[in-house]
Amino acid sequence: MNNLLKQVIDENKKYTNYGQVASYIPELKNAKRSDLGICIIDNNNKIYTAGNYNTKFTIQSISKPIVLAMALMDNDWTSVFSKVGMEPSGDPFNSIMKLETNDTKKPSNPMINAGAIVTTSLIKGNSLEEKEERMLQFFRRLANNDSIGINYEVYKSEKLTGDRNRAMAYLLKNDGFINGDVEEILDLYFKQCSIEIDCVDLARIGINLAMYGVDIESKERLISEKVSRMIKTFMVTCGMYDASGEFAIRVGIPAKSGVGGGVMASVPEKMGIGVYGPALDKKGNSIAGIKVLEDLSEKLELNIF
Ligand SMILES: NC(=O)CC[C@H](N)C(=O)O
Repeated sequence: MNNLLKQVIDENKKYTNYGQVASYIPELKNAKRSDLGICIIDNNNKIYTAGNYNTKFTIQSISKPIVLAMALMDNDWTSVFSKVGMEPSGDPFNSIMKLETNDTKKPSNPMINAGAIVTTSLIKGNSLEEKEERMLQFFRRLANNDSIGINYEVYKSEKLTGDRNRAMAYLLKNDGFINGDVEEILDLYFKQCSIEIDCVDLARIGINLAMYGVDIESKERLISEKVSRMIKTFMVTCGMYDASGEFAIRVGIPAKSGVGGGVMASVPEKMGIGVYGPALDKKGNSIAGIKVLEDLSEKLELNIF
């Protein structure tokens, strides 16, 4: 398997020349566009790696399904879905448009920024610090890595430049979808996006979702079966934003991307996959990362459909 992964990385390295490293969050520009790495953790807890699998990067939107899981564990589902929908938007991840044009004005789903800001606002805790700590702990347990923390340079960079998210959040408050201090909610959102991980962490989260929320090593239940199914379904329908349909057809695996260049994929009952390649297409998805997943899906027959 390690040889196969090396081969897939080598064959797809050429695609790191295409697209752009994200720059709208200035700090993300520092990523090395030629990096390409992968980690797979299978259902026997065997770990396979190739390329730049231990390069650290920020999780960005891959945090969204995980924070959704927390929001669903912290609140009753009816109240969560009264504030955020279950439908793909077909719009870019940072689109604000449907917050005006949707009948209900409700964000379409929790995988786009507007919906994710809602789920972040639903995390329980008596103070911002407590919410941040709970969130970090949840990520650490899911990835089985206590050293996971926040990249404060990226966090500051995003907080300083995140006015589109700020605009969205104020609109969401105006329309009753979030309550409380908007700047505090955004602070937590920017922090969750700035959590630093590598491909191994993503693969571990992916296998734990693939095993319906039971940790592959400790056998401890971290997420309920129902929530883990729901998370993977959102990943299929909305995980790659307005490229989710094409990804489902070409790759056929529940997956979530982030503008840091990561993609987390979860093949039910089989494996978790973490991929990193920071050069992105126009929709904000890793070009080489998607190619790697497409190849692997074919070679290992991972398509779930
Ligand atoms: N697609 C993404 O990864 C977007 C996350 C990023 N932190 C943002 O809010 O814009």
